Amino acid sequence: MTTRFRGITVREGAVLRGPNGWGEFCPFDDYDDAVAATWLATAVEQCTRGWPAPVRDLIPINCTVPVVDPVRAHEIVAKSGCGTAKVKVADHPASLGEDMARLEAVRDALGPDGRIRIDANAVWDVDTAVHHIREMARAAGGLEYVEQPCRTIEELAAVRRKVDVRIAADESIRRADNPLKVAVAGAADVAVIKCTPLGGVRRAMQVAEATSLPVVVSSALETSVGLAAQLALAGALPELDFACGLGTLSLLDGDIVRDSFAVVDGFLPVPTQPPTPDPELLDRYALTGERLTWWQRRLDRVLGLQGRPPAAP
Ligand SMILES: O=C(O)CCC(=O)C1=CC=C[C@@H](O)[C@@H]1C(=O)O
Ligand SMILES: [Mg+2]
Repeated sequence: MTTRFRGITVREGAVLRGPNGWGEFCPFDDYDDAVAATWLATAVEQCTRGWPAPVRDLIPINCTVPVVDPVRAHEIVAKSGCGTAKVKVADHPASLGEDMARLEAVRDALGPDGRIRIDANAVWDVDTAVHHIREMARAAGGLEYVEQPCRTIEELAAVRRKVDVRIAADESIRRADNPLKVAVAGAADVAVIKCTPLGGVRRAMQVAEATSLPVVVSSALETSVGLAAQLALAGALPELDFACGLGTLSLLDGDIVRDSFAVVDGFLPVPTQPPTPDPELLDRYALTGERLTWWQRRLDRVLGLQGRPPAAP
């Protein structure tokens, strides 16, 4: 990683080759094997079947601003070319002042017409959320939405009744058994959908439809190989009203394909085929020793859960 994000500084994963090309299996270390099984399904869909046909060629992208100082935040937004910025906030309990300074810098870089959304990753209680959202909306000069301010659907619904900023559900969807519950509870205005943890493009499209909410497709910090599936999802959804959180290759200090997806004027293209990793880059980033064994064992356990034989070494 170029910057610590989601508490990690190194991103690991495996790529699998099938009759339709390559797929990426990259569950975070803290996810158990049962959760990792849906991540594998995404990779298997990509490398065996491919994706549904797209209805658009270009996807509007938000730039992603990690927990960085205001000067760096300004730089990230200014050089991104994006009209929408997603800003990470609430990194620690006393972060309000830092978050507001970051948001002021982002507004300055974006100009008055840009859209700013924030992501609190489920850390606030209802009262803190209401207070912090109001303060941050002031510092940002308006917020497009707040992603997952609290953990539970009930808390999201309570916050939503008290603030006049839209609420987006992320963790509530990607970790929920029943994504429909989010809409039913009146807990959110926007659904953040990530096909990588949800089991593939087709399954993510079903989840998107079930929520009956406008959708933002967002990344799980994949390389270009895994990001291709997310772009295919954004390309295939019948409606796409918001910029998507797929500009995250800039958070990685390398890629495993030569022609990385590059954000141009705030847009990424929709691929029709999975990209092919470059052998030299695969070599450069290859895991060895303990980490290689860890991934081989994890892949074999998850394959076992699905009744499949172990992967070839
Ligand atoms: O949406 C974006 O702009 C970037 C993606 C992003 O924020 C995330 C990617 C991967 C893990 C998550 O913690 C995080 C998120 O919460 O949305
Ligand atoms: Mg999120």
